[in-house]
Amino acid sequence: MTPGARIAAAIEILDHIQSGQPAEQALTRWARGSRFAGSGDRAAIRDYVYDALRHWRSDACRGGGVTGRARMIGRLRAQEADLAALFNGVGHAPSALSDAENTGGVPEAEGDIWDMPDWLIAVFKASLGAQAKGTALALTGRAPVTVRVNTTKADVTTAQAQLLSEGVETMPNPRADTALTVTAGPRRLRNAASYLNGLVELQDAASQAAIAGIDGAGTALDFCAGGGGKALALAAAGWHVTAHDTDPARMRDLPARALRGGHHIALYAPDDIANAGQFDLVLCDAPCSGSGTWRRTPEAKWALTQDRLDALIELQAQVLEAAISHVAEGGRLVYATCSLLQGENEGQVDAFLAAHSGWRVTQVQHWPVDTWGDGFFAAHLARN
Ligand SMILES: C[S@@+](CC[C@H](N)C(=O)[O-])C[C@H]1O[C@@H](n2cnc3c(N)ncnc32)[C@H](O)[C@@H]1O
Repeated sequence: MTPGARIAAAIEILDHIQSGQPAEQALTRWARGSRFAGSGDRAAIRDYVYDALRHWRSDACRGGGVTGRARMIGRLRAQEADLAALFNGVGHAPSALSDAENTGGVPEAEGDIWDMPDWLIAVFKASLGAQAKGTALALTGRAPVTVRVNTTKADVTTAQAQLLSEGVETMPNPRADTALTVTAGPRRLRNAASYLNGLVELQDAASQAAIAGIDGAGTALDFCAGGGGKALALAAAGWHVTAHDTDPARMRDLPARALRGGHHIALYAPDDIANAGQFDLVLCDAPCSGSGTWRRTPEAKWALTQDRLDALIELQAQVLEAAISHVAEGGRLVYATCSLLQGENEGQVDAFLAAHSGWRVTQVQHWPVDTWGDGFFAAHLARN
């Protein structure tokens, strides 16, 4: 596809998203109906669409409207691309810009500049103080691709060399000893032997750091295991891991991932968890706004409402309440979220402590949204 044809495709997909279709569905439908597009075309179009979702408000200002065409004009204007060369009507390229489109606008309102729903700005300011604006702007960038080296299989240097031999270039990530940031060839990763044989797993560096911050070893219950990223990291760190999720379907990939990694992880369904007993460590990687990961899931930023946030905070409290009965005498409860919001993090911990007099906080850590990783929060709680 020509550069202009790729832009025309992104415009079409953004129009579907604007009319309410989820981004992944819009991308998949477009790809199914466009067999002529190669993998490079699809990747470039996906990048345009996700960059536009991250800049949903500011691009609309720069492009002078909310259509896919206006958003792409705004996107390319932000990138200082040669609009006249791309919008020329030749072949499948979009038609030339009108006079009004040639003028465009600039983001002026705070929500337009921050690329954030208006209601959320106050929540961000209350949660992040002087870091609020910088964090909002950081969330408009692309997230790094990071792998966790399974050090039960090989050390980090060996893994890095093997990845390189398979066309995946990496550099050490200072956030965690096991983390490598992919600097070239990320699309080769899924078919690389080092990934298929469990030497590396895709996992953000902050998640790795949160697991590395849990010292010791023993029995662990990953109470909100989902796809099992944290469960696998705990197992690789020497914990004997049991995984549970209220939605067992979310754990469907976990047995295959554990097999690849050479770990044994027991799975518990919700109706069975009462029989699981107690553990030295219970990890609650709770359902949350995901605000620390909005570079990867920008639609979630626009979909969050105050009501949904309140409901999540209520759910987190319920999850903690259900999890504590599984903490053994002298054991630890680690509450974690990939959120940046105070109400989901310290606010939740404070509410827990107010309701449970026998507990204390032994450790609290925040990880920022930056070039090394996503935003993340972890609090360690112990019985008095
Ligand atoms: C942040 S995700 C977990 C991600 C996972 N730990 C990982 O590292 O890949 C939160 C998970 O909590 C689960 N969940 C929601 N409500 C729950 C509850 N009441 N009890 C246990 N798990 C719950 C969700 O199904 C979801 O899979």
